[in-house]
Amino acid sequence: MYMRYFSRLMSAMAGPRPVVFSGPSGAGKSTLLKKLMKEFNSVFGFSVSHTTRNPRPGEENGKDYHYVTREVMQKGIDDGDFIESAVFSGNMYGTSKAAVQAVQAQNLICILDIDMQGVINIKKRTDLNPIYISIQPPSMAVLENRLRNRKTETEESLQKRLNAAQVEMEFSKAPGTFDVLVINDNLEEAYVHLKHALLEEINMVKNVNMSS
Ligand SMILES: Nc1ncnc2c1ncn2[C@@H]1O[C@H](COP(=O)(O)OP(=O)(O)OP(=O)(O)O)[C@@H](O)[C@H]1O
Ligand SMILES: Nc1nc2c(ncn2[C@@H]2O[C@H](COP(=O)(O)O)[C@@H](O)[C@H]2O)c(=O)[nH]1
Repeated sequence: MYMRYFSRLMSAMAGPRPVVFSGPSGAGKSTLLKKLMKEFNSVFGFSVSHTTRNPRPGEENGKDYHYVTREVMQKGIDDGDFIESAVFSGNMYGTSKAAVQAVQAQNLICILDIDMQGVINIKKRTDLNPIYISIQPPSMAVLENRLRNRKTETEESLQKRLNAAQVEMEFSKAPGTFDVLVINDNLEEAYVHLKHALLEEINMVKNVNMSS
């Protein structure tokens, strides 16, 4: 009893554990994390990544991504400003130290939306100690449909994303890679599964923030 209380107190003092969302492009990571952030807006904060890809209609600089040139991104990487970075489907993506710190400074659970290379690099090279969540589609056929219906890709970039998805889906099967695996078939069911998996962390942040 005392040990449990003590370990909870220690983790509350260290700040909440970040949460990594990964999984194939089109699996529904953004859809699910946006739902979570809407319901628990005083609990979660999004780590805004940098990317060299062009903004999609409706996306906002500084909110969805920091949209930068390859030169700016490469300089940031060379200067050690990023905790991880990767090339995905021909574009550069990366999580800056500042993006994570901005969320952690508010004592919120920091959400990272990153690809498989990011997961590997965070595990190898950081002491971030996040909860790793894999969002998976029910099948490749459903994934392809969702990506096509999203209408954000050219045929070429769609094929690149589908190829990467095969690898990401295999990667997620390796035992111990992810703490939670969510199959996003029915959106509401997937959301309930996700929320349930994070309930303890959510309540911990709520309690700490209420008492401060
Ligand atoms: N359970 C679901 N049922 C039907 N459509 C869904 C479901 N979840 C997400 N979608 C739709 O599928 C598309 C892809 O979802 P989303 O953009 O959230 O994927 P993602 O994993 O964030 O992709 P990316 O990695 O490319 O950013 C979107 O158009 C979204 O509205
Ligand atoms: N390793 C990283 N991957 C990232 C980061 N930000 C986003 N991503 C991943 O890229 C793909 C494509 O994203 P999209 O917005 O162009 O559809 C997707 O799998 C994201 O999870 C990052 O900072 N690092």
